[in-house]
Amino acid sequence: MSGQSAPQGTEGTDTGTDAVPGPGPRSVAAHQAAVAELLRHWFEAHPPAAETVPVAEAAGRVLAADVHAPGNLPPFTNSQMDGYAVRSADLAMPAGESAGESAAAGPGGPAAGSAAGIRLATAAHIPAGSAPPPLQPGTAAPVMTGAMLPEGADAVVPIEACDPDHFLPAGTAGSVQLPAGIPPGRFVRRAGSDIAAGALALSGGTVLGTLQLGLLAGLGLDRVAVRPRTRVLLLTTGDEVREPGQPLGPGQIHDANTTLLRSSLEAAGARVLRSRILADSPAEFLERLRADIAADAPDLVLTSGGISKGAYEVVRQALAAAEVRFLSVAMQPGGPQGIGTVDGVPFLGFPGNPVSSLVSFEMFLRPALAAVTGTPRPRVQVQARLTEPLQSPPGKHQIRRGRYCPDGTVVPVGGPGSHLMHALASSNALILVPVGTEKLPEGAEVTVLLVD
Ligand SMILES: Nc1nc2c(c(=O)[nH]1)N[C@H]1C(S)=C(S)[C@@H](COP(=O)(O)OP(=O)(O)OC[C@H]3O[C@@H](n4cnc5c(N)ncnc54)[C@H](O)[C@@H]3O)O[C@H]1N2
Ligand code: MOO
Repeated sequence: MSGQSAPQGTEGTDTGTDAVPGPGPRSVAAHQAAVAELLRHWFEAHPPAAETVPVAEAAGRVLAADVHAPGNLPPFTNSQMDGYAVRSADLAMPAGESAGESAAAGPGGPAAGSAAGIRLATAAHIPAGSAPPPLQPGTAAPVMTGAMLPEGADAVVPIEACDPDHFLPAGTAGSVQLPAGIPPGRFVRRAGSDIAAGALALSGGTVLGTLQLGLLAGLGLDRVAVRPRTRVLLLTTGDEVREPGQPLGPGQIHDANTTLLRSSLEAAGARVLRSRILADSPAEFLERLRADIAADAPDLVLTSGGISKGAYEVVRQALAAAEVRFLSVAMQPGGPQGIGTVDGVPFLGFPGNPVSSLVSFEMFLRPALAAVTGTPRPRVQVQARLTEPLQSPPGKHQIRRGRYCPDGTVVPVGGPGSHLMHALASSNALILVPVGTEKLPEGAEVTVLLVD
């Protein structure tokens, strides 16, 4: 092979040569470290460059750098209510007057009133989107929610608190009775009070979800610099595997792994450049793989199937001479694993059983992507109480599927079989039963990985 060999760890590797007994399966932790190291090694040699994408297409992407507010938010001081923009000094409680007394003021005349209210002349309407003239002392301007406050106004009185409690038609001269004692700032949204121009809006490394994208758009940004996605060539193998939508012949099955792994990769911030189903011909597999690597320049080749002990293990046979090691990890499902490089590009071979593939992704690839590529989507781990007893095979880190409930319990779903896709689809958690634990009673506390 032309490429560099990547670190693969040393503990418990099975070389794949069945005649030479290996030192036993590799631990889950050792394989996790080896997968992370494989990717770290690659990205150190191939540092990814940030890319700029439209904010409208940036959902799920990771910010490449801090974003500072290019301007104030709100951009101008505006009203929080439909009501009257006022100078609060005009509505100060009149000295020496008591509640219940009232006084009238003609339009444009001096403000007058009592604790019950003060009458001010009305100015022109201020609709949202307009630039109002300064507010004259002793007047109140009908202002709409979101409209700019006129210079001189420092408070808003909601229309419900006024008499009359509705706006006069635009252009009508008149007056309005307003409550006295309105403090400055009431129902006013100051320019920059959400975020001031130049302040840190979002930190580099933030995953852009709905809430963050809303802020970027509100700040007027239409493009944003994001970290690149890990580029993956995704292959599945087997003469029996057919595209969904195609009829099945005898002994054939539909390809579930491509969808499971593509969706997992994309949810973890990676991008599938190309996916293929390849037949059980090692020569054809190798030729296709090398052509795809040359054409696509992926960061990672991920395969499923063809790595165990059968007579038609296409991936294992095709890559026998490559810098790839096929080994056994003390995990069930997901025991058989392939790891190494092909033409210098990181390679991972997952087992063909769909649950094994998915569990391999969650246990090995997702944490490595999170740790190495700056796409922080690690799963949340919580403790939960089993609703029924569980058994686990000796010497294996068993991973069962389960339904985690808000009361802190987890219900095992289906059995341990790695072909059980229906049970997988009804679960939202992986139950981790570490090596050394072979029996767990009902109520036992277990660690679960929330996967939904
Ligand atoms: N003698 C032994 N046999 C097996 C061992 C073993 O240690 N000794 N390990 C078993 C375990 S555990 C697993 S897991 C599988 C892994 O086998 P492979 O990775 O070689 O996968 P395949 O044999 O190609 O397929 C296994 C299974 O998965 C189905 N499959 C494959 N691709 C897809 C796909 N894209 N979508 C849906 N299903 C797929 C395939 O038809 C097989 O049923 O080996 C055990 N055997
Ligand atoms: O290890 Mo296999 O993945 O049990 O089904």
